[in-house]
Amino acid sequence: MFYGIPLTSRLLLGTAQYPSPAILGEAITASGAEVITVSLRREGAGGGAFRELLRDTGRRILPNTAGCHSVREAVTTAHMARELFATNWIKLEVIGHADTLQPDPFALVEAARILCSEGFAVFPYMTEDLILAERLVEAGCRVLMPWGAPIGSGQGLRNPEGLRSLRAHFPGIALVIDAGIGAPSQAAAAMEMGFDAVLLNTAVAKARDPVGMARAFGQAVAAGRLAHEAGLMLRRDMAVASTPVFGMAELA
Ligand SMILES: CC(=O)[C@@H](O)[C@H](O)COP(=O)(O)O
Repeated sequence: MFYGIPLTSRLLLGTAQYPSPAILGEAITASGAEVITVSLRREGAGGGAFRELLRDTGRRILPNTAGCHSVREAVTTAHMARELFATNWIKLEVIGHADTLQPDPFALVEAARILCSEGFAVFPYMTEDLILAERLVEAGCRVLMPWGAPIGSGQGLRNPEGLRSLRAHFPGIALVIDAGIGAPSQAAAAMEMGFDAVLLNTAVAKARDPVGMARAFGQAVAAGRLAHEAGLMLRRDMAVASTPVFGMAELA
């Protein structure tokens, strides 16, 4: 549930870098994703035809401010997104570092404050820092999107302990792992840890078979969630025999 909207699928899919619009459409269908994200800059390049294609998928669109490096740029882009896609949802990215595409936490909080006060439902792309998370919640965010690893890196969950801690500290906030996921097993691991959803793009768009990979991610996210709900066993340092020994036949 994001900002009061219930969803069945816990996979959110990016729409950039696919080999063709047709493959993008098929991948969205195969993934089962109900929310797709689009960059306004990408949209600007693709124009109205791309926007039509996204609308035709019937999915809920989460516009994003990818490529923005300042509060002003991000806020202006969010305003454009609200008009173009007729939604108050915005995935807020304010990039602070060119090499790692790490978000700028200070600008992120400032932009989030402005957009929340204007009635946007803000999905901030952030690092897993606890204090940053607190500030974003104070600003009005009810969904947080901590990174798994730098965008496009495919490194998976680089700081699992930090992410676990974030999950434990914000039980009432929807937490979505966003970026850096390279394999379905990594998405499943995030879901097993209790995250509410996963957002990814590159691992599907750049797969040899994006449609097959989209299906694999959809199933992995669902399996990870099922496992979380079913309750994973505790890890132990020592072996514990899983076969009972009572009533065994005497062989001597
Ligand atoms: C599509 C989008 O919003 C990206 O900014 C997002 O963070 C995905 O990252 P990956 O491409 O690493 O999955």
